[in-house]
Formats: sequence, C-alpha cells, structure tokens
Amino acid sequence: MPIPHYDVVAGIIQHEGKILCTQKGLGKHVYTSFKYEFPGGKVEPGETADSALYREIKEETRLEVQIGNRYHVLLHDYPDFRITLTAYLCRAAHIETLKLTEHIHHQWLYPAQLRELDWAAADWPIVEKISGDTSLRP
Ligand SMILES: Nc1nc2c([nH]c(=O)n2[C@@H]2O[C@H](COP(=O)(O)OP(=O)(O)OP(=O)(O)O)[C@@H](O)[C@H]2O)c(=O)[nH]1
Repeated sequence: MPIPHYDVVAGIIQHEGKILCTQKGLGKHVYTSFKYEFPGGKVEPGETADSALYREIKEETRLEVQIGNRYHVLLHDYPDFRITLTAYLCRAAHIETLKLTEHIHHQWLYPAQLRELDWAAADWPIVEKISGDTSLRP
C-alpha cells in the first residue's frame, strides 16, 4: 500500500512578541503523541491553504487570526505517513477567546524559548528558523 501523503498547514501565531505552542495528547501514533506543534491541520479537498488554516485554528483554539506570509515549507516522512508542512506567520489581535478544543496544553513563548519544548519531529526545522530569526523578536 502506498504511504499516505497529507498537505498540512500550521500557524505561527504571534501575540505581543510571543508564539502559541500547543501540545497534542495521546493520538494514533506514538511518535506524535504528547509532542508540541503549531495549531493547524490537513487541507481538505476544495479548500485553499489559507481557508484551511483559518478553519483549523478557529476549531482548535477559538482564536480568529490574521494569516500573513508563508514562512517555511518542508516535507517530512513519519513511519506511517508523510506530510508537506507549510507554516504561515499569523497574528492574534485578541487572545481572550483562547480555548483549546483538541490539545492538552499550551504555552506562549518568545522565539528564543521554543527550542525548550518537545516538538513533533517535522517541526524542528521551523523551530530552529524561528529561534534564530531576529525579525520575530519583540
Ligand atoms: N497542525 C499541525 N500538525 C502537525 C504539525 N507537525 C506535524 O508533524 N503535524 C502532523 O500533521 C498532521 C496534521 O493533521 P491533523 O491536525 O488533521 O491531525 P489528526 O488529528 O488528523 O492527526 P492524528 O490523528 O495523527 O493526530 C498530524 O499527523 C500531526 O501530527 C504542526 O506543527 N501542526
């Protein structure tokens, strides 16, 4: 059987210089369970990347964000599937509505602090890029 390939969009949601990091709970796969990731998910047929990202972020966090530039694109092979992961810079003007509906925990961290978390394997190139990106510093 061919290995499934998913198109995944993720939001680097910025608010007052910090970035929203969300932790998955126990899932189908041990290698992504309890890992940190950026809110987002799979692009469904007929959706644009932007509309999928806006929908997923609202479903998962109740935040309504402004989606900005595409920040990084990568291909990652997990043992049972592969993803094209596209991360977009996003801004949340208000975070009072934040409510996690799928994740078990969240943290707002400054870019240089992101490395301290246990990220999904696919996310590390994005995390490293953010950590060294002076344009994201407050
Ligand atoms: N939203 C999001 N998903 C990511 C990131 N990094 C990463 O590997 N992924 C993976 O991309 C897939 C996103 O699909 P999804 O959000 O629709 O998750 P799902 O519940 O269907 O997946 P699951 O059942 O494997 O947990 C998941 O397998 C997730 O683990 C990330 O930064 N953000």
